[in-house]
Amino acid sequence: MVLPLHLSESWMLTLIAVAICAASTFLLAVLRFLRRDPHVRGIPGPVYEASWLYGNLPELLLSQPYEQFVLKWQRQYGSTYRIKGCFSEDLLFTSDPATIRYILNDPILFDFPPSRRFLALMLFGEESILAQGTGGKGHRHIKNAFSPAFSPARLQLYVPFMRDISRKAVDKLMEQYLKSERNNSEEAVVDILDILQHVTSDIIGELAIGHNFNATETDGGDEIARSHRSVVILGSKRSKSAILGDSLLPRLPRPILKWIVTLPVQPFKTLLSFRHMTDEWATQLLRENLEDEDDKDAGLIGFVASANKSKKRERLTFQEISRQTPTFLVAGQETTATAIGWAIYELAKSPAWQDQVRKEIIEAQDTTDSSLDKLQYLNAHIKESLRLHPAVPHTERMAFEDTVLPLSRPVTTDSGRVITQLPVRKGQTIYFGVASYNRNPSVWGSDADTFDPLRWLDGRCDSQNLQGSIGPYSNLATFAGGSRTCIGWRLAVLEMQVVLLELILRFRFKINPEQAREITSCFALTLLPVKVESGKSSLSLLVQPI
Ligand code: HEM
Repeated sequence: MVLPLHLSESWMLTLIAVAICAASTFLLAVLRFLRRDPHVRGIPGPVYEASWLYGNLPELLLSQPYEQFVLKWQRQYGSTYRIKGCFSEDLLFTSDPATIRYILNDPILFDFPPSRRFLALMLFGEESILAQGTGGKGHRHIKNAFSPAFSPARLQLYVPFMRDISRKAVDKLMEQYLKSERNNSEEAVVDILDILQHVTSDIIGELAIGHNFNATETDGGDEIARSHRSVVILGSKRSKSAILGDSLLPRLPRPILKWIVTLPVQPFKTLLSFRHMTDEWATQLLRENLEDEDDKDAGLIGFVASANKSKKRERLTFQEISRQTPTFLVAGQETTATAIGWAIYELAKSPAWQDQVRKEIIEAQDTTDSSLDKLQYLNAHIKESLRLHPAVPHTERMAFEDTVLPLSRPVTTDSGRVITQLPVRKGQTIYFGVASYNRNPSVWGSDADTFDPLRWLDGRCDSQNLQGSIGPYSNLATFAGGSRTCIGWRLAVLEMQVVLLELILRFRFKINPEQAREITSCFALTLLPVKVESGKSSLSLLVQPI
C-alpha cells in the first residue's frame, strides 16, 4: 500500500523521533547509573513508592492533594531528603532554610537545570529572563533594566485600571449568579476560576504590554489571550508520559531538539504559534515606541524601551526587551489567578473571618491606591494564603560545581552517620520545596499546617521570631529569592489586594457543602484549588451578593 506522501513523511519523522528518544533513554539510564553521587544516595528518603522509570515524580507531581507526599516525607525524613527521579536518579529535596538560602544566593554555583532553561528558550526565546543563566551577564542586565518598571510608584499608576477590571469581574459574577439556580438562602453555586483567569489576563496584558485582551468582558479575549490560554492548558496537562518527556527531551542534543520541535504535533504547534503571535505583537509595539517619544500606552515593556533609548551604555537589544512579553504573560497570569483563587477559597471556609475582613474594608476611610497596605486583616489574609498555598509549590536548581550544602539541622544518613553539611557533586539536581518550606514547623512553629491569618498580626511572624527568612515578601518562599526572585511579586500582591477588595465588598463566599471534599490542591502548571472532573478544573463556591 502506498501512503500519501505527507502521511508517509510524518510517519517516518515520528518513527525517527521515537528511535532517537529510545536511544537517549538508554544512554541516559547508563549515564545516571555511572554518575550516582554517594553522598546524596546515602540520605534517607522514600524509596518504597518509587518506580525505576518514573521515580517518585508521579507522587510529587500527580498526587492530589499536592501536599499529600511532600508533607508526609517532610514529617518522616525532616527538611532534607532524597527522592528518586526518572531512571532512578537521586534528587535532593529540601525545605531547610540554611540550605535554601545558600542555594538561592549563589547565582553562579546554582541555577535552573538546563531542562528548565530549554523550556523557556523554546517558549519565549533565548533572550527571555527565564532562559538566561544567572551565572552570565545577560540575566542581571535584563533584570536590572526591568526592575524599575515594577517599583511601587510605577505600579500604583495601574490601580485604577485594576479596579476597573475587577468591577467587570463583579458584573460577570453577578451575571452568572443571576443565571444560576438559587437555594433558600439566595445563594447560587458559581465557578469562579475562569473569571479570575480572565481578570488576571486582562491586568497582565495591560500592564506588561499596554494591550487590553478584554478577556473578562468577552469570556476569553482576543487571539493572543486565547493562544496564551492554550499554552497554559498545555502546560497544565500532567501525566506519567509528560514526566518522562520533560526528563528526556531537554537532554537531547540541540540540533535534534530543534528538529523535533518542528514536528507537526499539536503541543509544538501551540507553543510556536504563541511565540510567533507574541513576537509579532511585541515587535509592532516596540517599533511604535521607537517612533513615538511619549508612548504612554505601551505598558512595562514600553516604559523599559523608553528608558533604554536614553541610555548611553549597556542598552538592551530589541529582542532583550520584546522577549519579555510572552515571559511576563505566562509567568504573571496563571500564578496570580491561582493565588486569588486560594484566597477566596480560604475566605469561603471561614465565614466569620470573612465578615471581619469585609468590615475592615467597609470601615476604612480610604481604600485607594497606597492605603491598601493599611488594611491589616486583608493583608494578613493574603500573606497566610500565599504561605499555605504558593502558586509555584517547588522549583529546581542544579549545582554547577562540586560544593557543600549547609544544613540547619543534622541529618542521619542511611549508614547511621550524623552529618551537619552535605557535599554534592556538579550536576546534582536539588528541589527547593516552596510549599514544604512555607509549612516547615521548624520555621513557622508546630501549627505551620493550619490556616491562621492572625499569626501575621500578633508578632509570631515577625522576622526576629522566625527561624528563616528567604523571600522578598514577609519571609515567605512563595516568590523564591536571590537572583531569580520573582520580578512581579509586588504586582501580584497589589493585584490580589485590588481584586479581593472589590469581590469581598460585593459578594459573600461560602463552601458548597456538596463539593467541600472534592476541592483539592492540584499541581497543573501552578498549584490550583480545584475539583477536576472529565479533564476540566473548576472552583465552584456558593456566592451571594451583598
Ligand atoms: C502570586 C503570584 C506569583 C507567584 C507565586 C510567583 C512565583 C514566582 C517564583 C517562585 C519564581 C521563581 C521561580 C524559580 O526560581 O524557579 C518566579 C519568577 C518569576 N516571576 Fe513570578 N510569581 C507570581 C507572579 C508574577 C507576576 C505577576 C509576574 C509578572 C511579570 C511574574 C514574573 C516572573 C518572572 C519574569 C520570573 C523569573 C525571574 C528570574 O528568572 O529572574 N511573576 N515567580
